Amino acid sequence: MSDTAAAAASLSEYAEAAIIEDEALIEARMRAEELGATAISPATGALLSLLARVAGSTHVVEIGTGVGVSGLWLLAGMPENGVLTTIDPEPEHHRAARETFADAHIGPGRTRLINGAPTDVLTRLADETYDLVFVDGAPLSYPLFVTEAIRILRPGGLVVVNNASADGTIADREADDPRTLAAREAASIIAEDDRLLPAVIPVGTGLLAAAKA
Ligand SMILES: C[S@@+](CC[C@H](N)C(=O)[O-])C[C@H]1O[C@@H](n2cnc3c(N)ncnc32)[C@H](O)[C@@H]1O
Repeated sequence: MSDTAAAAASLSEYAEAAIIEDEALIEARMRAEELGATAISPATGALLSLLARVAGSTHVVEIGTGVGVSGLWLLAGMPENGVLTTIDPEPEHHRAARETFADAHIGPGRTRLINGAPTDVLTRLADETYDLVFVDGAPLSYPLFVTEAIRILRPGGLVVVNNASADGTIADREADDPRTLAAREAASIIAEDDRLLPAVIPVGTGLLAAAKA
């Protein structure tokens, strides 16, 4: 490993270790492991909370609930009257997410869990309404998710894409598997939209965030 790569690895280790999660998050991570719903890393969660707070996010959409780890982090950055709409096709994941939100004493009015295919559900959400859209669902659908996220974001809102690196393969010029191609296409959709101000943030497996003008 080069000195630069070693420094980046140790910085990333530090960023993750610096975040202390509470009981509800620790329990949720155990549920995520049992169900195989890979959750965002602690440092990714802390950054999501920060972005939700900075964007004044009252109305948030999440694509890919999992068992609710990212949902808890998003809610932590939202005001008390904020509502998280979170979509997942797996009923078992939503059952687990309900437990996660109950454990964390999140009132039922603060979450709207929509069990269904995000590709169908998203098209029913109104244009220019949401403050923040977090994309963490099926990687092959990222281009469609990002297109819909941009449509439903209000001006000034944020789209945040998790695992934007496709588990690190995006930087490999030789990689042309469907997941990498989908991640590249999603990144291009964001890069080519003049209304968006994007940045890649090297936390977890990479976040791609963009603010809409
Ligand atoms: C990586 S996990 C989400 C983890 C969650 N965001 C967290 O950090 O706690 C991906 C989720 O996407 C869901 N999923 C599967 N197929 C999907 C699809 N076609 N569209 C959207 N989500 C899908 C899975 O059921 C799973 O719960």
